[in-house]
Amino acid sequence: MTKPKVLISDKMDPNAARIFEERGCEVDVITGETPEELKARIGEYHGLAIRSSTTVTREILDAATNLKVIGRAGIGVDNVDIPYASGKGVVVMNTPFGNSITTAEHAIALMMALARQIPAANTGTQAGQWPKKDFMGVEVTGKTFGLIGAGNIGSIAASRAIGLRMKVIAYDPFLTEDRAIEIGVEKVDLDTLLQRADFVSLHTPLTDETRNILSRERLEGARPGIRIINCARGGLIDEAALKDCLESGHVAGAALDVFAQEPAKDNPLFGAPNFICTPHLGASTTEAQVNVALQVAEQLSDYLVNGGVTNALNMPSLSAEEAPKLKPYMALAEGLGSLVGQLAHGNLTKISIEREGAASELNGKPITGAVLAGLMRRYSDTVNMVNAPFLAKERGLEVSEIRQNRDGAFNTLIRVSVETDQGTRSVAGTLFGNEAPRLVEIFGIGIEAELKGHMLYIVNDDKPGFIGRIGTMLGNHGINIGTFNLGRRDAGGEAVLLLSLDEALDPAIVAEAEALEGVKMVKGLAF
Ligand SMILES: NC(=O)C1=CN([C@@H]2O[C@H](COP(=O)(O)OP(=O)(O)OC[C@H]3O[C@@H](n4cnc5c(N)ncnc54)[C@H](O)[C@@H]3O)[C@@H](O)[C@H]2O)C=CC1
Ligand SMILES: O=C(O)CCC(=O)C(=O)O
Repeated sequence: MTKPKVLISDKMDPNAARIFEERGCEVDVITGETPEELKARIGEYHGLAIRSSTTVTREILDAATNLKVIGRAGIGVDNVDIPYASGKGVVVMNTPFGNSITTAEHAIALMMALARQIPAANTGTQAGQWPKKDFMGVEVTGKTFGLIGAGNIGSIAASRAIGLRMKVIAYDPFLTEDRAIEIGVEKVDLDTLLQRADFVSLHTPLTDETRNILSRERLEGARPGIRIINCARGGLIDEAALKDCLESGHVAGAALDVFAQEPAKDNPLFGAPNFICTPHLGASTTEAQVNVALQVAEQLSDYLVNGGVTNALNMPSLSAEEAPKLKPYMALAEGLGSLVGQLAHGNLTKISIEREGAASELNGKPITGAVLAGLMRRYSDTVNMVNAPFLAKERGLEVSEIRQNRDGAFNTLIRVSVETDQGTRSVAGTLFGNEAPRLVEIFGIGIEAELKGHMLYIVNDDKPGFIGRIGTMLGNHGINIGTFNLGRRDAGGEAVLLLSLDEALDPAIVAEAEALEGVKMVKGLAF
């Protein structure tokens, strides 16, 4: 088997390349390329590991014809077009915890630097000015630290601020009262926070909701003398308004690690009074960079080599331990989804995925993803587990999962039922010996078949002589039958035949089969 190829396109701790190689991937480290250079190169890679310098645009994704996964060695993924990547079936992962302590520490460092004007004092001192009288700081003890965003980094920053004997208040619409108590913060609304805080520290992702969250109006309406720290993302603050507020003294100081445009070369804030900044150094410690490099390499190689999914932003998780166990189930699920997708007529409105016996104990999300991937292939050849749920949602398909741990005829079973405007259709399958996927029921008729390669599905009257007729007809065309699977509702009633063939059937042969006596329906299938 050829090894998956990974490109590391941003500066990253060398441990990343080592882990990729140890885990069976080929890796190239090529950093600092222009978007055009990356676009020309990306087609040969299955994995892409980035930090914040690489922007993964639609153009890059269109050129990435073999790409399966993008891994961000860090947290913020605003440099990746995730909806477009999802549509292309590319998994996007990040490393949500590896640099959170480091980034929270940077926010606290910037707060202290602001409180005591350390950067300016340092510059003046080293210039021989001994500027002692120019710098009068403020204590942080007893002051109020206002968090905007109390997730991983925000809550670590809160714990450090509490350690400095500060009162911590937080605005985060998703923060529960219980969690607020647990992390020792008081939950408030944004206006209250801006009225009460002495220091405000931002820790939200950049989204449509958070963009410009510190707008001109909010900055001008904030408590006079407030100090602002942003170690999250540029774009959260109106930079021009912040400059005006620093110049008027309404905002007493601001410390920014991140800018709307990076690298920031001639930002309007440069040179503003009481303004300090760092060049997106929030995550830049040895410890954090080793953490995120190791994690991203482990996650990407797990996915490319074993199918394990960790910290994906557009796909359910599947641990490397679970992946081998789930693999035959996912093959079964995809086969059942594909079968029902090829056979159901009309507009799909609902799908239900039922797991019985041992299957009911498993992580259901990947199984559902696999069923949908099989099913959605009726609409597009480029569907996989990543984009299938999005495609299903786009088409308004209602998806439900049912777990039954009752004892049935099989110790493990997956049943897929779809509803269309023409009725409900259901197929079911099991694993033989815990590993071999088998169809065991089609539209209420018991049958046993492997769903593989080219197949021919026939519904016919259960009358003597039919099997001979179909065998002879295929033989006359030189078509070899691999397996012959039979099922019937009751003797003399409706019967089904599922044949595996060595090649796809010409539509003319399908039409000939349709004309055979006793045939009700014929359909060529492909898995
Ligand atoms: N400067 C740097 O080098 C680094 C920056 N970051 C940035 O920090 C951000 C936060 O990271 P984490 O704490 O790990 O993320 P997280 O996902 O754990 O926390 C984000 C918090 O923001 C909250 N939030 C979402 N929408 C909000 C809104 N409209 N108003 C207020 N709060 C809202 C969420 O509920 C969540 O609690 C990342 O998205 C990334 O952009 C992360 C690492 C390093
Ligand atoms: O990789 C970096 O240096 C930046 C980290 C960051 O911004 C993030 O993890 O969101």
